[in-house]
Amino acid sequence: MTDEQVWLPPRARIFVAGHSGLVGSAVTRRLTADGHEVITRGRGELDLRDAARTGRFLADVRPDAVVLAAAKVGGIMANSTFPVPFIEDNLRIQLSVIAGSYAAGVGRLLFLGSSCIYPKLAAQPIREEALLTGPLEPTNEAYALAKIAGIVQIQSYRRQYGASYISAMPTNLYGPGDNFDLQTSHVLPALIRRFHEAKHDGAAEVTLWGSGTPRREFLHVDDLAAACVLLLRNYDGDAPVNVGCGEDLTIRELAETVRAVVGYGGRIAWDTSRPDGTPRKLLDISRLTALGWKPAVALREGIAAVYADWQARPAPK
Ligand SMILES: NC(=O)C1=CN([C@@H]2O[C@H](COP(=O)(O)OP(=O)(O)OC[C@H]3O[C@@H](n4cnc5c(N)ncnc54)[C@H](OP(=O)(O)O)[C@@H]3O)[C@@H](O)[C@H]2O)C=CC1
Ligand SMILES: C[C@H]1O[C@H](OP(=O)(O)OP(=O)(O)OC[C@H]2O[C@@H](n3cnc4c(=O)[nH]c(N)nc43)[C@H](O)[C@@H]2O)[C@@H](O)[C@@H](O)C1=O
Repeated sequence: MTDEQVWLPPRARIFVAGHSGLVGSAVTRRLTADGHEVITRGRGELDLRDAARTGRFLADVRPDAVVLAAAKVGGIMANSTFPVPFIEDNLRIQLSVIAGSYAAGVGRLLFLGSSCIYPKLAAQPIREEALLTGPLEPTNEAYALAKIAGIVQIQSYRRQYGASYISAMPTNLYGPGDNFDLQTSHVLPALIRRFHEAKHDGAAEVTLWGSGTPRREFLHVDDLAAACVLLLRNYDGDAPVNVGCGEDLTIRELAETVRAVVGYGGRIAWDTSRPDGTPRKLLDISRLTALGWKPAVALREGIAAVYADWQARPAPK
């Protein structure tokens, strides 16, 4: 990279919206390790759905950059059973933070979307150009539409005002501090918890959701954080950038891996009355790898580290 391509100054003051979450905490760790000053506000102090208060906060603090990692997030059942906050909270947070950042003179902003923005039957691996080329997966349509609106909002600020605002589209993520609530979590922490509890209880069988045939790609959140910082420094394009590890596996294969890591010897059953969701969403990551990024955490080792981290948590399981 040449100096001209660096879009983030050293020791920048960066507001990480959603710093307590899976992604925000990893981005905070990475930015802090790189010598930046990370500015945070808890939800109790600043509800980012409140545009007026968010705008005042940003105008007062005037960070050099903003990472928008605050969102209403959840797994397949949460998305499909209570979609209202997935569309409304996310639209409101995006409006508050992106418009408030521009009004406050923030020069750099990274918005985090999700791989679920792409059509359900997009050609694999999914290139960024597939956006808005077909119908969405119904189980997370509300969330996906809010994320698509965020991408278009970012592109609009670029086109109308020349703002250096960018978007990244991560695949399914996992890492320390994830949500392990069985009703609202994503699949990977849910499987760790289900197998752990079955092993502890001596249960003969664990029942998982769906058919086990959907394919998913899993990226450790520390690898995502490295990609976010690279994009903040070196990317200033109109198009969103996919962030994945380049490989996927079936949910059944994931379950076998998690079962082995946890050391559970019982059977796995599948509850096909539960939704499978999108059949496959492997991302084409050539736009990101062209910038010099590659993932560092292997899935099995990453799962083992997350399992150890979860067991060490003080909160009751
Ligand atoms: N997890 C995943 O697998 C994936 C995540 N992403 C994207 O990454 C981003 C971060 O996700 P992730 O870290 O997993 O989500 P988490 O649920 O772990 O964290 C969400 C963060 O947003 C904050 N937040 C939510 N609502 C508000 C609000 N109204 N006001 C202030 N803060 C709020 C939460 O605060 P609090 O702690 O107080 O609730 C928390 O800090 C999201 O944009 C998501 O779409 C994309 C692809 C996959
Ligand atoms: C990140 C991404 O996350 C969501 O999409 P998803 O990938 O479908 O989500 P998921 O992790 O919840 O499930 C993945 C697969 O796993 C199966 N599965 C089996 N057993 C359990 C189980 O026990 N829990 C869960 N959650 N899933 C299970 C489940 O049936 C499905 O086939 C979206 O909300 C979307 O908005 C989004 O962005």
